[in-house]
Amino acid sequence: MGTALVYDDEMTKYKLLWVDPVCEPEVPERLQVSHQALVRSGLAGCCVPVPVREATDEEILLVHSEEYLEGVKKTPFMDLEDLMAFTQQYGDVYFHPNIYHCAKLAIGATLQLVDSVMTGKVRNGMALVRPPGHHSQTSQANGFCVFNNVAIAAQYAKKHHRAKRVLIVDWDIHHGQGIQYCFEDDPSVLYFSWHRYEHQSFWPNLRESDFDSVGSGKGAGFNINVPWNQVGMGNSDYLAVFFHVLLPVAYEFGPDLVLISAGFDSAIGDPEGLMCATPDIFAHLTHLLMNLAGGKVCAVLEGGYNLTSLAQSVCQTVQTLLGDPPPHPANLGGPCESALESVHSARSVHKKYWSCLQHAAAPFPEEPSTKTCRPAQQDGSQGPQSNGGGEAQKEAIVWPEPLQRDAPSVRTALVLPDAVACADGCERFSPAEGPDSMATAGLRKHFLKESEDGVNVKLLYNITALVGQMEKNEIRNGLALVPDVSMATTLLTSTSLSKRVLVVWVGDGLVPAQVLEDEKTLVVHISSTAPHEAQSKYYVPITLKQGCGDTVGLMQAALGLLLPLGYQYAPGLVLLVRLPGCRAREDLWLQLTGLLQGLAAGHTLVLVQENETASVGITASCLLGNAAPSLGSLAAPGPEDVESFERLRLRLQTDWPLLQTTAPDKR
Ligand SMILES: COCC(O)(O)CCCCCNCCCN
Ligand SMILES: [Zn+2]
Repeated sequence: MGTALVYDDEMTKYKLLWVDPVCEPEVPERLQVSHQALVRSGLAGCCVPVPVREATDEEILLVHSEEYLEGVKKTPFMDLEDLMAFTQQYGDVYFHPNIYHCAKLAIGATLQLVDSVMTGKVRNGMALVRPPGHHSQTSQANGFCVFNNVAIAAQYAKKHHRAKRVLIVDWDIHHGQGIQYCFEDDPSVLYFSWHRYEHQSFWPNLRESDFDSVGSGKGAGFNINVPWNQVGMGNSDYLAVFFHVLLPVAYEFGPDLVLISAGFDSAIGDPEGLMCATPDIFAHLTHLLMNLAGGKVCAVLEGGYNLTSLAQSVCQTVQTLLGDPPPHPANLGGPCESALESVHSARSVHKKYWSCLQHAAAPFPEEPSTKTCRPAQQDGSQGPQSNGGGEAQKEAIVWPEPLQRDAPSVRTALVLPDAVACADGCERFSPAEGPDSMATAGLRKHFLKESEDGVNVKLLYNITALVGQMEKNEIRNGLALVPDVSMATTLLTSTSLSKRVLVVWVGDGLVPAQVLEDEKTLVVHISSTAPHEAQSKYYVPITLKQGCGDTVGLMQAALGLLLPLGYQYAPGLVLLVRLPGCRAREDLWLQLTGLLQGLAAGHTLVLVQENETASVGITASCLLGNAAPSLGSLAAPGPEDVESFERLRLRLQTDWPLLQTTAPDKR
């Protein structure tokens, strides 16, 4: 299924008609440069174009009041003086004779996107809209917003598409207080927002934007605020919040639709955000959400005022929604101390609502750290420091153009015993030339007992050739059914040309010593027993008391331990190995297969024992880019598992700082 792109240049036809420095950044060019970038890069041509429409009154009234709507309806007929007077009653927003029309199109575009995704016409999509929405409230416009596009979309999805649980991820750098107010007591909508806060000194300066606003009544726990109390936050800070706050809760919530309030003022270069995260981070944030809700993800543009990073970030987002391989994660360090405080605070206040956080460290009194985050500037220069007035330094902030993300001509190749049928959409891998005598001798000498017949030599040669083509980016990913996954793993790690190979070893069974000793591998071993004492930085045993059949434990271990390790390690190749007798549930296995494709530019090879032919079709489907089926809402992970995860985190986080969830001096 495809990716929808909803856009109409009619929404560029309103602008600020008077002098108001606050509203200056919200210009029509924001939409033009975003759409132009998608067209020029060829991404727009890969999307399914979906027309906009005007929202109906009924749809607007899902969130807004009659008197507010009646007031806005009058604005097309107002002269400049009346428009300015009308605007005066609201904050940080402006009206224009055509803004009501555009605001109805912005909602309509969003609802067209929701229809396309919820009816299965497309898998996911993006709506490029203005005016944005997340600040507007029942009876007022605010922060460049007239109607709350995303809040209306959530209500609409519940009403017209029987959505039971909607996740809203608001990565705009401002707090979408309008959305928070709308769903304050509603447990069917989980609202997550990070936002520049600086201890309430940043706009909109609301006490209720802090981490302790968790929702009220039945909605308690369903509002998650992560305040950024310093500027200069970077890629590691953003990923740490996804791994340790948003994703564990999102998977426990189990949404059937994900709406992204996709504001890109959280990207480097933005005059409002003053953050340092680079545009490619949005490829990873998008990817990490794409296996929720069976892949039903709708991204809706909110803010973003640096026309260069806005356009780049929009392209990174759409390219990921299209299924293109993600970029290699930039050199990720650990989150800065202030970010860790925010992560810790959010986890602490939510531990009583979400079982995945129940063992999160206890709340600590909020004494803000004074250390400033080191900026993620590429040249190591000081990042932008807000000097009180929120003014960035005068000289231009520069960052590298995001790297090309070339999709190999072959997406998924399968190495299968001849008797096993190839899954549709995939290619059975059988290189033209077989192993030459040298290769055969080598394989025989190291990997095969003399008795082995020729079939295995060819098969082993094929998987090394497949990995070779993956590492040359001629093939993106693959699945191999092999007689012995241990021997295959040993062979592949020893012949791989990658500098780093992540081996995800799932099931009870020893990891071959040669793999453990290979200095270019990181082995994450998920099993019911911790088989090896030799625990080094590069061998991470994750034990699940109930074994890999424990879907909750395995999922939470993947989110809070495996993914941070993988992103920090930044491998060139990922081997996902399913050991014989591994009882990981099929849908969980697909979640792993889907999520791990965010690493190594999607070069994932799944190794399965050859008698397990049942999983070939669904694993291949996931490798082809189809979203893993939703796990539904998750139950509580076993307390002893969470304790062992925490112990492991404490032991490893010095070597792997992306594992941290608490500021150093708070442990
Ligand atoms: C959904 O709207 C997108 C947005 O969140 O980016 C809007 C930001 C409004 C920023 C207003 N600045 C006021 C500064 C007052 N000293
Ligand atoms: Zn914003």
